Amino acid sequence: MFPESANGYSFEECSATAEWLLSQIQIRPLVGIVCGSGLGRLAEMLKDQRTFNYSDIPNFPQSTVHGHAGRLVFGTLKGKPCVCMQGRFHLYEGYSIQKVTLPIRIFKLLGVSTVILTNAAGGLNLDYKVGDIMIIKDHINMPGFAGNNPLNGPNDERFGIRFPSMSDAYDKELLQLAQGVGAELGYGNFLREGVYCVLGGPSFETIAECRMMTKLGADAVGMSTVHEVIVARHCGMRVLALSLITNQAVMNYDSQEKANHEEVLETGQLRAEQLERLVTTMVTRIQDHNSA
Ligand SMILES: O=P(O)(O)O[C@H]1O[C@H](CO)[C@@H](O)[C@H]1O
Ligand SMILES: Nc1nc2[nH]cnc2c(=O)[nH]1
Repeated sequence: MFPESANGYSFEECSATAEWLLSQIQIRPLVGIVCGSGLGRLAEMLKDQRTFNYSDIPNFPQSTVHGHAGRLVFGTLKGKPCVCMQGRFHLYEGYSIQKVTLPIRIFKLLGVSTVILTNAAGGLNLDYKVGDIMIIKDHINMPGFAGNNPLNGPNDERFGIRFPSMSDAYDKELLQLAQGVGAELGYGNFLREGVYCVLGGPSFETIAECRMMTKLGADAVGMSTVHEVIVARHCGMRVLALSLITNQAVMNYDSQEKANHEEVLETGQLRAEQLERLVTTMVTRIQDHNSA
């Protein structure tokens, strides 16, 4: 039904990739960061970098989307050891959902306890403006409704339990920290908190679909992040997720606007610096936890 949906990666395969990486580096990352479309500059903030092209990492998929460089970057942010995915994987690239989320399990096996995910998203909430940063407080998993969940298949208890809760997917302490840091940085008038709805893509949504998602309670829409959140929570890592609102979803039949990837990348560049500052300040303030 879905690409390779029965074929998850075994614990041993994930461990082999993690051990290969650990044998190449001195650093032991505590924070894992995923850069969304056009937000890859975040990785450049890391000091004492050690970078791997995805093509050189055993078992790793390749980035195929413009704005996702395809590099895994290790380094420190104000002394805190981090690993950063400069480019993520999406269902529409043709990867199975298990392959899309493989790096999150690798993060766990590298020793990461907190994951910060970023994405570019379309604004559904009519109060949102292009350039707003939305702290994700909850999600609606549309592919999950259709049975495409990254935890499908046999469950390996070494990662986590068969039926993990998702009512606590987004860590409240991290969310409050992000609000506090945002206020300190003077982001009050463009920092939001809301619900992210994931769709499979790659086509952008119709007007009727946008209206439907608004009625369901979604504030922003995208094609990523949620699968990664589910896998991160399954294996006990804490999650903070941020959406950069790169475009307004088209909600009106009179509108001449059309969603497009170029606009997504351009807005990414405009707000990249603020997003970087928010994430880097957060990282320096995060208290280490071994599990959620
Ligand atoms: O979610 P990220 O990876 O930021 O990318 C977003 O931007 C792309 C569309 O422009 C889609 O891939 C959507 O999910
Ligand atoms: N599905 C979807 N993904 C996006 N990523 C950035 N903008 C959008 C959007 O409008 N819709």
